[in-house]
Amino acid sequence: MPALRAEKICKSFRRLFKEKMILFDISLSIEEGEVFGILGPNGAGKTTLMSIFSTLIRPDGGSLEVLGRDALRDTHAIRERINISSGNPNFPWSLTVRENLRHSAMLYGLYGRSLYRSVDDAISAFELGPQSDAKFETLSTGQKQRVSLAKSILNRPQILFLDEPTSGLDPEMAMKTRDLIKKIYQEEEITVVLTTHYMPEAEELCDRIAFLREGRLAALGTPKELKRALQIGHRITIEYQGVIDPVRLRIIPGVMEVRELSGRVEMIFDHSGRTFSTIIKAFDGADILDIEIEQPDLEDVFLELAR
Ligand SMILES: Nc1ncnc2c1ncn2[C@@H]1O[C@H](COP(=O)(O)OP(=O)(O)OP(=O)(O)O)[C@@H](O)[C@H]1O
Repeated sequence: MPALRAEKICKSFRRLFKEKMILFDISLSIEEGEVFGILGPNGAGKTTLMSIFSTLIRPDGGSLEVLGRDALRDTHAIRERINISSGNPNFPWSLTVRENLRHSAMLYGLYGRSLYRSVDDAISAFELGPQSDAKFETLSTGQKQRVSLAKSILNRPQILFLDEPTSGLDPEMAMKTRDLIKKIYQEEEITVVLTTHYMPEAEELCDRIAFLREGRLAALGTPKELKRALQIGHRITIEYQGVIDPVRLRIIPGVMEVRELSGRVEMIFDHSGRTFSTIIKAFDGADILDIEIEQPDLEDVFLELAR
């Protein structure tokens, strides 16, 4: 059974007297234990889709099953078993971190010892000990983000929805947060659905990625599959001394682009075949001084899909 199954999800918002379609027929499944990324340019509909998946807003059309239940009918039962951390955390500002977390834990039906234990665990997991008695309003943006993440694990959810989980965090805390997300899903075997604008984060965390563009599902697959499907090649830079014939490089099957600079050639090529050795052979009349190969990354996929 998939953790989440969406079939032809549509959503529009009314602004003044105009109806604007935001999501068009989104169909996808998210498997149990998977870390699933929703990526796309600003305004593509990521947060709206995440809000629908986490039952915060209702779609206009389509069907949605979360943890085997109908998300439009069994909302309450689903909400007990999921949690969400918003990229824009908003908690009662005059309560302390601990009071806020206790309050949230109570809303999830925790009480007594298990409530205190869950709150303590969440505080230590996100290193909020020094701030635990500080009022929410006095926290930095990154600390507020960590309160939101701490809140999201209080009920030991089966699906964790994370909207921009590391935005506003400094690089060290962002890295710690990613490690913690990994630890949580590895130890608890939960499903994580996240949005991010930071491609190395998506590459590091996500098993599969859905790429949204203008409300439509533009691509879906593992980072590797997306790179292959888009034929985003490796970049190779070869420094050499001597004479080469650039035409020999251009006609090699799998070579997509050749740029000649003095004593240096830059090429984009498909790494799947025997292209690499054929490229090297084309330099047989020269001395190769240096070779640098860069693999394509998700940033390249993003730029290609967002075009
Ligand atoms: N409650 C709302 N009422 C009207 N329009 C809305 C509402 N919520 C979102 N929108 C519009 O829906 C579109 C998609 O917004 P959404 O926040 O889902 O995009 P996003 O991909 O998450 O963007 P970003 O990367 O900037 O966070 C935008 O044009 C936004 O203005």
